[in-house]
Amino acid sequence: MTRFSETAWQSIAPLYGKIADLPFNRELAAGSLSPERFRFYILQDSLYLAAYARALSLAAARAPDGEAATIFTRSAQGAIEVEQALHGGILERFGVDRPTAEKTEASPTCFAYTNFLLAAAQKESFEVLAAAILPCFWIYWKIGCGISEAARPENPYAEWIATYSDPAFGAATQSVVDLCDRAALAAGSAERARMLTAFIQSSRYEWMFWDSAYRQEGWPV
Ligand SMILES: Cc1ncc(CO)c(N)n1
Repeated sequence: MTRFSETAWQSIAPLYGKIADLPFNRELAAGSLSPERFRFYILQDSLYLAAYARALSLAAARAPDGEAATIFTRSAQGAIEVEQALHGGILERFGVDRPTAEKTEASPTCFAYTNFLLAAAQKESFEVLAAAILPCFWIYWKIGCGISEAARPENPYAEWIATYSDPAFGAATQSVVDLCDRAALAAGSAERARMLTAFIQSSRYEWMFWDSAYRQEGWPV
C-alpha cells in the first residue's frame, strides 16, 4: 500500500507550489518583505503557536503508545520554546513591546486555523489529529529549506529562516511523517480518508496564514 505521507503530499503538491510562490514567502526569501508585514505575521504566529502547543499536548495525551506520546510532548515543548525565544527576541527587534503583543487579537484566519486544530484535538480520532498536525511541520520544513537555499546571509529574517531549516526541525518533521504513516497503516480506508481530508484542510490554512499576514487581515466588522 502507498504510504499515507506519499498520497498526502501528492494531493497537496499544487497547493504547496502556491504556498512557495506566495508574495510573503518570495519577499521573505529576497529579504524585501516589509517589516510591518513580518511583524503582523510574528504577532499572529505567537497566538498560533500557543494554541498549537495545546493541540500537540492533547495529541500527546491521546497517543496510543509511548513513542507517539514522546514525539508530541517534545513538539509541544518545542512550539512553546519557539514562541518564547524566537518571538520574544524578534518582536522586540521589530519594535513590538509586550503590552502591544498581549493586546493583539487573532485574525480571522489565525482564529479559524487554531480552532480547527483544537477542535480536531477534542473530537477527532488520534489518527486524524496527527494528520491535521502534519502540515504544520512538513510545510514549514519544506518552505524553511527552500527559503534558506535562496536567502543571503544578511537577510533580515535570517533567524526565522534558520529556525525552520534547522536539521533538528527536519528530524522532528520526519518523526511526525513516520508516525502518521504508522497510524494510517493500522487505520481502515474510511479513517485514512478522514486523515487525508484533515491534512488537506490544514495545508489550506497554511496558505491562508501567510496570505492573511501579507494582507494584514483584520475583522471586517
Ligand atoms: C501557521 C504556522 N504553521 C506552522 C508553524 C510551524 O511550527 C508555525 N510556526 N506557524
